[in-house]
Amino acid sequence: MSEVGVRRGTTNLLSGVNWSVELDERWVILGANGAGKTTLLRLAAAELHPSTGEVHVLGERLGRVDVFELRPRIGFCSAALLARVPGTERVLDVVVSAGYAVLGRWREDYDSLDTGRATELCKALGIAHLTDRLFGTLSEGERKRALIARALMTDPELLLLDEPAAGLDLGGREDLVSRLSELARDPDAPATILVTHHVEEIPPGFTHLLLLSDGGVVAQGLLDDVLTSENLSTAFGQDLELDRLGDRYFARRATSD
Ligand SMILES: Nc1ncnc2c1ncn2[C@@H]1O[C@H](COP(=O)(O)OP(=O)(O)OP(=O)(O)O)[C@@H](O)[C@H]1O
Repeated sequence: MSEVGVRRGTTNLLSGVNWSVELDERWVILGANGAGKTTLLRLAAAELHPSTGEVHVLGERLGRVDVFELRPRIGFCSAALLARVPGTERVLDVVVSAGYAVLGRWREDYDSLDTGRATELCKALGIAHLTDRLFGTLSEGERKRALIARALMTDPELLLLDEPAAGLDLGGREDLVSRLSELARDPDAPATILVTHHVEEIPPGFTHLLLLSDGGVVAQGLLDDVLTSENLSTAFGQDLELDRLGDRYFARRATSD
């Protein structure tokens, strides 16, 4: 992204964003509510065009590429997609149908190669025992993992995850964090961008961080360099303290004593 801005009416959702992601990088985007995280991710998903500046995704410039050819190369997992999956569909069908870019049309005869790949992905995400269940009967955490398996089904070059741990309980969050950590450390995994609200949800193995505030970049670069109390305090507009325990992070409001 080069000098990217997104404007709606008189509001700047994003402005002056310069950012690039390499194929072997795993990025976390952090920022307060309304900072512009989802807007940034939708640009990367080729769902939105910038009002100003240039966005290149997988070597193609938005505005000059047929987005319908570009989107199958991108795995996108968001609450909006979750809401669109019919609860009456079998979990394996939800995953396997990604290869056909359909939702709610499961009557195709999937070939056994596709079914095999979907089964492998469900295994990797810890939902192999749920493949015959109806999507609507899964817990929130299981649904999230099924959607990540679906996003990986087409072997995308770019994986975008918008707040995958939102709404999960502690066990569900920890399980998801460790699955995403395994994915991050897999050299064959696609370039990955994860939006989250909480530093506790950063999976070990993620390499870079972009901090957003009010539609602008506060700081970006290697996770270890950028994730500091000072940068977090600037991004969230309050005095925050950051701790690191092993390869996990924790943040809280700074106390005076
Ligand atoms: N069509 C629109 N017109 C005006 N403002 C908009 C429009 N769409 C989004 N916004 C505003 O742009 C800002 C950024 O939205 P965005 O969803 O990208 O934030 P976010 O960082 O993902 O927030 P959250 O953490 O709450 O999900 C918000 O203040 C939102 O209200």
